[in-house]
Amino acid sequence: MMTSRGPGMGAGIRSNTSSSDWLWPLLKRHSLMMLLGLLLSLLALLTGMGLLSLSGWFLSATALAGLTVTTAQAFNFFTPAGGVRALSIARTASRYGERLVTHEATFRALTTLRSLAWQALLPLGEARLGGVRRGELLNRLVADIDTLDHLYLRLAVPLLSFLLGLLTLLGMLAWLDPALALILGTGLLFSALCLLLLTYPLGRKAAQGQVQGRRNYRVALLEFISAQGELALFGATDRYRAALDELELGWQHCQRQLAALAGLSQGFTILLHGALVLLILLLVSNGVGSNQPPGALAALVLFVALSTMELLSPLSTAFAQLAGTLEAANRVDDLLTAPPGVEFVSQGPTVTEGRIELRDVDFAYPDCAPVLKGISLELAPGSCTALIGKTGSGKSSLLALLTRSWEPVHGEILLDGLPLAAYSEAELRRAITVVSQRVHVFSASLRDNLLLANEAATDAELTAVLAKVDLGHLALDAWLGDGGRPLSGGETRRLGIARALLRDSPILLLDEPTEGLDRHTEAQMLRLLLAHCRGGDESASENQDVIENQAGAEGLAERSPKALAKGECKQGRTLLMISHRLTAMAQMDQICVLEQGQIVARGDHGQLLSEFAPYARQYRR
Ligand SMILES: Nc1ncnc2c1ncn2[C@@H]1O[C@H](COP(=O)(O)OP(=O)(O)OP(=O)(O)O)[C@@H](O)[C@H]1O
Repeated sequence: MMTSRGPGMGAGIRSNTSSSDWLWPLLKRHSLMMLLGLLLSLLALLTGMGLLSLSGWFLSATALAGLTVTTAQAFNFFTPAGGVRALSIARTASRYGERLVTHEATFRALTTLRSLAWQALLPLGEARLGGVRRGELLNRLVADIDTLDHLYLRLAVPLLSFLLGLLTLLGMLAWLDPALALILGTGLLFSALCLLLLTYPLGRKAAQGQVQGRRNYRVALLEFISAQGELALFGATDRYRAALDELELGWQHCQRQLAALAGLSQGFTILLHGALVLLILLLVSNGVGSNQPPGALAALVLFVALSTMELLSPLSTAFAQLAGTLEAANRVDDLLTAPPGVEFVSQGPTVTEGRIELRDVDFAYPDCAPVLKGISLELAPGSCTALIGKTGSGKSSLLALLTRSWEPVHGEILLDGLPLAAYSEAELRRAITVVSQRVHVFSASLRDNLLLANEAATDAELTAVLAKVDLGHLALDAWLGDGGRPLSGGETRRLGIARALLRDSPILLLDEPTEGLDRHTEAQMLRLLLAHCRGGDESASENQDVIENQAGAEGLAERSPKALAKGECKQGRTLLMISHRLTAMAQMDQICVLEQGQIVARGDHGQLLSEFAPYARQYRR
């Protein structure tokens, strides 16, 4: 069965599969363009070397031909001159084409890689990414992926061009003088090996340091920018800025080391190559193949040897960057091959009733003590349940299990009689609406912020919902979030509630939906949400009175059944509400009290008032 990936157990991004999972498909997808780029690069190298060699030979041959009138008249100037012109045009064109195609191939590969990274990242969700800092993610998505342009552009192309160029060149030279070809080939391979042995170990620390330094700096910078207010209030800006400067200096130090190494390896390349050219000069003076004295052929071979610098030169940069590129590849690899903690089936049944059942559920975060122990709970379709308990007792964790953000360690959770795992992610998200503690306001218009919940909603529906949550004073076109109108804490909560009211799902999970609201607004919002679940008239004022009265007065248990018979819920949506406060408890079909991960009391409002003293005490406080 096909599966999609979701958030799961284990904090942070960790990989346990191989990079071939993404690297080969990526190469395959852009293989034609990459191959064309490689061929053009090879052509540019060969035509460049051909141009230098032919020009050298042409000048020498012309000089030699000019020694006597007969040879001067017999010498064919036109063909080599035409060859030089053709090669120079071909060189310019192929170099231009090579730059165009290799960069295009790189950008396309990076685009694919970035979308693969998003595909891998999005389903990981809060749970798996909980241990990863935001700047770190940004770094992986942007900087590390960008560093991978070295992989093809500055590593694969120069290396393959070197090998193929060398083979072609030696094949041609061997036709003139096999011994010379062998010596030149061995010399070039030896030089390349020396470069690798010099630059890779020397540059490894600096290259890795550069990649990590950039990561650390970006992470710290992002934190520094987003914590500006806090830093200013506590007078810690200078201290944090100094730490940031220190990180930057460390990063720059690695960059300087790499630049110095690049200079050193270039110098070393010139030295090795110069020695090789000298050796060839000595050898060709004794003749080239059967041509003794070699005449203009000596110049040809010498210029061939000189032109091989074009093959060697890009290798020094490639090897110096090798360690950094591999480091970035490893980090991208970790992201792309992070093992799925929760598997979602791609197709499954539809949630119709909204019946939820937890059977003996235990849960613990990775490497942490148990958070939930032996939870058994049944939420009948259309029923309203409140989960109350002290902070840290595990209420939000229980909601996270219902949305499959995490999996229970033991026990099972059934939805409409089937395990949660039977449902596709899309169906689960459709069936469950969550109003979480933190409501994210997007940098977008109020309309877009609402359409997130229901993209088919009309402006009239949006305006009506806004009026219900007391945000009617805001225009739908008002720009919210960064660079826009900031919402107060209470307004943000009400925006979250408005989103929930726009959704038509059989289950509603509320995590402290009214935290931070005043009593009157809290009562009003709960009335809306309860009426939404019940499918009744959300503006019924009698119910509002009841809930408002409950917020602080005694005697609610007697009044509430009159206003809102619990059985009414049964026709509507299943509601599970987490709360610290005991507002609207009389409207709940059941109330569960959670303490240190265990349900220590359950019943309706009346039962708990009379049978569970801590509840009664808290209620009357
Ligand atoms: N991602 C996590 N990794 C490790 N421990 C966690 C994680 N999330 C929560 N916890 C821990 O699990 C315990 C229960 O947390 P939870 O958020 O479920 O409690 P809560 O009852 O909802 O608290 P509150 O009312 O303050 O929101 C706490 O001790 C908390 O520190």
